[in-house]
Amino acid sequence: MKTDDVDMRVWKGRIDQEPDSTRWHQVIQPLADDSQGGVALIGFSVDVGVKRNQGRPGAAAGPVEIRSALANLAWHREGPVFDAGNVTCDRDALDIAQHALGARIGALLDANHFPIVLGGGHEVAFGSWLGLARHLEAHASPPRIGIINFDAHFDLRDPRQGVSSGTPFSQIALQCHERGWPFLYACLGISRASNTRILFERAAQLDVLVREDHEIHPTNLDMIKRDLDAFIADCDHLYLTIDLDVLPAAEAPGVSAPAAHGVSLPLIENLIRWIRDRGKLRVADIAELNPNFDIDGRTAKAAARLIHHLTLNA
Ligand SMILES: N=CN[C@@H](CCC(=O)O)C(=O)O
Ligand SMILES: [Mn+2]
Ligand SMILES: [Mn+2]
Repeated sequence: MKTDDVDMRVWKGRIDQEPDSTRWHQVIQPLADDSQGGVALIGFSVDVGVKRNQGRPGAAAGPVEIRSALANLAWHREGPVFDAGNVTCDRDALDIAQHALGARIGALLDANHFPIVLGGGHEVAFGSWLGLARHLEAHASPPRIGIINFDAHFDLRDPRQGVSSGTPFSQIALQCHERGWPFLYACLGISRASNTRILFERAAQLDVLVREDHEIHPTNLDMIKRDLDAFIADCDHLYLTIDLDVLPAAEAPGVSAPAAHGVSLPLIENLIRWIRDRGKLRVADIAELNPNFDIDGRTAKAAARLIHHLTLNA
């Protein structure tokens, strides 16, 4: 593992000669040790987990494409935003990269930042959670961390078969078990056709809040929010993770496993804004952008737009 120096060259875009016409690339700054608390973007340029999970490699190039798509978006928020660089992976040393990400996120949280991780394969999730755990473990009582995952997949595969992009949430469940912490997991957008029976059984054993792709539509968003409200009430802190393959393939072709059904961007956006406004969100990540399969930057644009919504008011 190594942490690259921050490369600000990607932050470029249109410059309008009018007042109030600022874009992200004109506001973002490289993170410094003395930066005041703000949104901190950190890349996880890793797809070792996707390769191990028999997926299509390419997500290691995700962070630069998300930054590039975000650069030209209009700036509508108050407060600073920082680029905290990238975590990369030396050859196959995924565990080291995940722990390095955890250390970086823990330090960002300690310094009062809101870290948003740009993946990378969904193996990013174990690193994101480790970071929040590291930040909270000093507290006397076991922290109640709620994980909300928008994903077509549970990613609850058995890690004893090998750690990959398909195992982060079972790794977290094991960590919680070892620490005596509750494992509180909501997985929204699940495709029944893309998850085997054992994964549904494991989710049931772990008492996961599951909503399938076809269950999330405009007429029942209020019901989903009521379910989430009960879930969130039981948590002190939230970790939000968005696997872009939750979106329909037409909206997000640039992923390892495109979704035939999926949940549309307006619905995901609506729920993300609502989750953001609950006031418990500590860390977020966006996983699985694979630029090799993107079409006209569609998936990168969707990722950037989700970050844009996530950070309004943050
Ligand atoms: N993070 C990805 N997880 C999925 C991938 C499915 C696929 O490649 O078809 C999983 O393991 O189920
Ligand atoms: Mn997925
Ligand atoms: Mn996933």
